[in-house]
Amino acid sequence: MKGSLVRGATTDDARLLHTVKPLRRTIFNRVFAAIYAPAILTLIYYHAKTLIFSATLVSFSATLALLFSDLVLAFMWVTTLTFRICPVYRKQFPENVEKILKRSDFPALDVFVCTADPYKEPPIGVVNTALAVMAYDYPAEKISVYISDDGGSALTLFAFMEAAKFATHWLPFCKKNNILERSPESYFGSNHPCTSESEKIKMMYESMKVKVEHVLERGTVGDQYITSDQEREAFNQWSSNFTRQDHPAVIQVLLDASKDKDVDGYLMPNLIYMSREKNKSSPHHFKAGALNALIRVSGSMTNAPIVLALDCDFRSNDPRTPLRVLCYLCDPATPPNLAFVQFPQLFQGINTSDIYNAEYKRLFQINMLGFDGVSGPNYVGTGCFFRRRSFFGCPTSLISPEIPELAPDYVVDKPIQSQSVLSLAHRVAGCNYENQTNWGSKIGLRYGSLVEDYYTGFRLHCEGWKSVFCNPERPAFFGDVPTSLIDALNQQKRWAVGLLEVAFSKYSPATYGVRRMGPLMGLGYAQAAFWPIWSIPITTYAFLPQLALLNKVYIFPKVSEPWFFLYAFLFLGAYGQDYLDFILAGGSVQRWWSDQRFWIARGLTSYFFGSMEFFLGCLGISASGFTVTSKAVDAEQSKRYDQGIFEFGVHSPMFVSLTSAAIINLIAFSQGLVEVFRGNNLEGLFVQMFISGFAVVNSLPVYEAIALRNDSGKMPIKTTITATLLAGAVYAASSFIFISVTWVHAVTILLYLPIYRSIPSLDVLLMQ
Ligand SMILES: O=c1ccn([C@@H]2O[C@H](COP(=O)(O)OP(=O)(O)O[C@H]3O[C@H](CO)[C@@H](O)[C@H](O)[C@H]3O)[C@@H](O)[C@H]2O)c(=O)[nH]1
Ligand SMILES: [Mn+2]
Repeated sequence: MKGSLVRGATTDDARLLHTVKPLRRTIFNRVFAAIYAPAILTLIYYHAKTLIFSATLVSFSATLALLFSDLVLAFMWVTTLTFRICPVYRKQFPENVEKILKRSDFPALDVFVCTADPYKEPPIGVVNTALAVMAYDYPAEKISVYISDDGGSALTLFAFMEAAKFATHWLPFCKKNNILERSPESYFGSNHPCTSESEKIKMMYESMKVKVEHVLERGTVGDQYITSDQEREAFNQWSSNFTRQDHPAVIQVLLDASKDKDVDGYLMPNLIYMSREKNKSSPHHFKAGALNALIRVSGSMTNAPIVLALDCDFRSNDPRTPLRVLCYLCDPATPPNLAFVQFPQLFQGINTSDIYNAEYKRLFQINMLGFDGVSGPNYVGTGCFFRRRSFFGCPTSLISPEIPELAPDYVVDKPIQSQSVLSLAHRVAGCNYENQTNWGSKIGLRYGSLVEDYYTGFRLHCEGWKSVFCNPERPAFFGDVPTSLIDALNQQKRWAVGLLEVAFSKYSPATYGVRRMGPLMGLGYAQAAFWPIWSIPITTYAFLPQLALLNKVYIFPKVSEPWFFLYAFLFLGAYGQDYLDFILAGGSVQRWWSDQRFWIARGLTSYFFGSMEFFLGCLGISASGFTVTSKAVDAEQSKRYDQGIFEFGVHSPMFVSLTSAAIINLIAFSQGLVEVFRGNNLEGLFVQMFISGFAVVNSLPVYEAIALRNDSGKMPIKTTITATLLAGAVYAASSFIFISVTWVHAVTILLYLPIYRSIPSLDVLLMQ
């Protein structure tokens, strides 16, 4: 957006809507990249040379593994350039919006809230998310909130019926008192003024919550809770053969903006519950399918030009957020190819050191600024305001949907509860509606990846759309994080599978992406797509140097060699810059430490198992689905989480690989210490000692979970035993390889000594 750049830089116009400026660290980043790049090339040269002059098979294989790992790291480093070359930050001036646009002219806004399972995503939480957006500081009758319930649960519908009643009190209360936290849970959980009015509302909220939770506990909506024939009729749709995978579409208008009023007599927003039709023989495409159904159902009912996509746990923290979006979408200087305005994913309830790296600062904050300096941030699934038009083909040529009523410029001129509107809504929520249409391929959210957000944003950028990153000082939204290790790893495994689905498709960012968007955007997207291959260098560095150390084989340069300094520079440079990025983005040292630790842990678990799952999927052996992350909290577990204690508790193959790595590193490090005390080859084993020592420090929570804990989150004994056996097997296999190769080598030496001596060897392998 060149126009705004000029305006932002040169005027302090009272009608200014937004500015954009480059980040100061850009110059440093560029200079550092210019120094770091040759160092990487030198390392590759070093490996190549070592490889060619390898005197032994062990040396050859070890060098090959290191070369391959370092090539992967080098590729990933290149992709980070996108985020470092021209990062920008933006500011908006929402207070100026009304100077250029009357409130009555504000565009309508359709909000989508997705939920999929009342037990993993407690309905009261979903209700809080919806209430906060219904209470936006925006003309109420222009807002329509659509709840998509992929769990097909009467319990969720019940919660929203209650929410609709409560909202008629809550909305006027928020507006009169100018409240900032408009989700009741956050408001009553914060330090709020206690007036008789607020106490009254609090009681209402609590009583609603008790009802909703009680119904959830019972698993059914009891008769005593049904207050009208209309409600009874709605619940009657849950007939005896209604299951979550097989049921007709349910669409229920709970509040109608054309006639429902709050207790002060002002109009309410629309509130619509929708559960799309499902049956076992038609694919439903998980969240992407849900969002496409939402685009169509909302299209048939209100068809607002702006669409906000939210996950059920993503609560608004600032009622003026839509005004910030209007700063872009209603600025006459904004080019028509702006598709979406993305807010960062920020979270509440993360523990001090963020043990599971749930904050994802790099993905959700740092990288976004880098993308924003090129074509804009990627879509991250929630907290994103779209222009509805962007779902229908590239900016210059509209792809018309199969029926004119769904076209982005169609004006709905009938009441949302009219027979014709409701029957169209049911039709477009049908599970076979998309057959032989462009939905999922050219229109709406794109199918084919479990990370539908990443994939759709990528495809939109490829089509020539742009986006903007909006990161106001007061966070616009807060989400929930997984609070158990297995949930965090499973979430990352799902992402890994989804990312590989894109990386190895014909739309791979590295090829198609680079061609369509140029190298910067293409490579930036490629970084995420190829995340799972991080498990190659991480696994290699977690096992190879240690196994070699245990077998008294030294595979890195000695401290006295100049090559050692290259290694030191590369390691310290990468870690140092990473640290700097993190701290400059407001991170703490503790969280940075967790961030790097969890990156390693993911490499050994989620990325590794995700890759396996993906490749088995390609062979048709397994199929991956969208396992929803639990947002429900277990009191004891959440107490441990708050104290920063890792939650194992259940047996999982992912814990086995993690624990095996921890064990091997501990043993290798101890063995190294013994060597050091004996005074053997200090210089030669330094790098390997350093790597295993570093891993040992990172693995402290694992040792603690194995040996020092007694709570239900400790390492299950089955996992410890399996991991120990695995570590033993790996060690035995490595010794066998190292020794047999040494034998072969020894024999070779004897036979070919004269020839052998004439080959110059740079390596220290087996030469002690
Ligand atoms: O079949 C499904 C599965 C999930 N969801 C919804 O999708 C959202 C995200 O699910 P969650 O389990 O919270 O996944 P996360 O990994 O935490 O979500 C991140 O990653 C997802 C892609 O994997 C994106 O869709 C999300 O927006 C992004 O926050 C939730 O609101 C779910 O209700 C559905 O509507 N239908
Ligand atoms: Mn989530």
